Amino acid sequence: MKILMVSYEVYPLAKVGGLADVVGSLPEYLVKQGVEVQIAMPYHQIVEKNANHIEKTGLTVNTSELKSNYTFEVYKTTLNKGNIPVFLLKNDELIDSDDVYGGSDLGVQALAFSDAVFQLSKILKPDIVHCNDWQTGLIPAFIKTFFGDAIPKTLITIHNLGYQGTFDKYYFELTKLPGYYWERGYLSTGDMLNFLKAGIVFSDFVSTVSPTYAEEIKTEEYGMGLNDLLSKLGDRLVGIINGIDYTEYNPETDKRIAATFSIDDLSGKKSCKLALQKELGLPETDAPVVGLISRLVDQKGLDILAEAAEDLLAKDLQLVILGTGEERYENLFRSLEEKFPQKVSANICFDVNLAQKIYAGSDMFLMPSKYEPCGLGQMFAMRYGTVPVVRFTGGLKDTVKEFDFNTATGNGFGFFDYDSLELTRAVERALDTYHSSDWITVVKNAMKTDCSWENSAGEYIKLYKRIIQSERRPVDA
Ligand SMILES: Nc1ncnc2c1ncn2[C@@H]1O[C@H](COP(=O)(O)OP(=O)(O)O[C@H]2O[C@H](CO)[C@@H](O)[C@H](O)[C@H]2O)[C@@H](O)[C@H]1O
Repeated sequence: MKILMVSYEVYPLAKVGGLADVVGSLPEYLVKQGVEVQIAMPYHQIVEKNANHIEKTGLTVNTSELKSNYTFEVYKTTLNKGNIPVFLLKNDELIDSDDVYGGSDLGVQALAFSDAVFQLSKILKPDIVHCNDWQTGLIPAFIKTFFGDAIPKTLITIHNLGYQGTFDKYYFELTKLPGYYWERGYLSTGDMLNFLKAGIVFSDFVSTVSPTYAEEIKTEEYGMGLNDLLSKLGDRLVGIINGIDYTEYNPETDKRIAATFSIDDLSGKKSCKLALQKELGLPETDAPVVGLISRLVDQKGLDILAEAAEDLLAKDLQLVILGTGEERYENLFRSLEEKFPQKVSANICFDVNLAQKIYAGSDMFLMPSKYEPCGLGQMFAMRYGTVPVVRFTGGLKDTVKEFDFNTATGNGFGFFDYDSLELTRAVERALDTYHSSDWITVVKNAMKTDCSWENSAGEYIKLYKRIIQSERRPVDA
């Protein structure tokens, strides 16, 4: 079985958020279970800094399904683990920024990249083209419309329905796709071209990154306008929980943290905490350190955290933030640090090494998300014995269970209603437990939670087999 996986982000070559982690780690586990995987991504400028080696393949592909012709040179690198080939599609005129999503015309860039991947798929001949997120949404439309006979099947994975890639109708008119697609609403919402909708309508199967989110997105509350379309997919919509790379993220061997530790000997975790407090200029006390690492956007529940902040900071705890994003949230955390310098460390930057130190050195990890397709932060945290405090939504609901001191079960704390008071109460329950003899049990339960890719890679393989065996899905909006 041969899979061509397509993504705008692949860790460690280019990372903005969790999409990179998934596409950078899942392939290795698929390969281990016998699948042949190739990856295609744009040749972002940042890739040059992060790749060990890049070679020319001598191949070029031209966009033949757009009215303008763009040429992409195909370069190749490999993901270290699993020796997985990554095809880098290079066009400096279109991919003209250091920032993954900073191109001067992201709409044309994504259209042309999608067409180029379509051309590449004719050469590579995979069984399935596995698309990820809106930037790849036009690929299934190109494949179904223009490929002809031996066409690969298609799967699109939705990592976040909040980003659909909507552009003026003008962008549709740049393609050679038939005009009736527009009339029938196959790839538009209102009068806008919607890349993700195109991906959903034209793919043979659709998946998302947790079973709970797969259910939630069929509702008006979470469906972001696509709930009816998603509901109609029936069993062609599947939720598979993400995993994390247990080799790279291993507290027993991690060289990025102050001291290694294990479930049987947690003394190194204490050293990690002290080193973190020292590095960030926080008092090196026993007060629980609460970490938050996130893109600073509405999705992440930062408005209820803002409401709860003063109440929380009246308690004996330290808050360590790492993130970048919307200015109002960056400023919120900067001003909290100014007001509570002994309690808050606001790190408004992108720093994967500091992230690692926070996952290892914190006692608790906060994710009060408004919605969360899967969430990886809580998984990294648990792997490093840091207890998650979350809103039970999407993948957070699937991975974190409230600690019950009667049965000594549960790996974290959480709340259901999106409400600052509920958030405060969940943190209070975590703090009470922190000061009790039960804490060590919660920490160990968190560390025992299996968030590895082994199971989920198996789920993807089952899905790939189903896709190959199934009838091609008729286009239906
Ligand atoms: N300032 C910073 N410095 C260093 N590292 C930072 C950082 N800010 C964030 N990160 C890292 O970025 C990743 C974030 O991943 P998440 O899955 O938690 O959220 P994201 O919303 O990006 O992903 C979307 O896609 C993923 C993958 O499917 C889903 O899990 C998720 O629910 C969905 O919203 C983590 O590895 C985190 O450590």
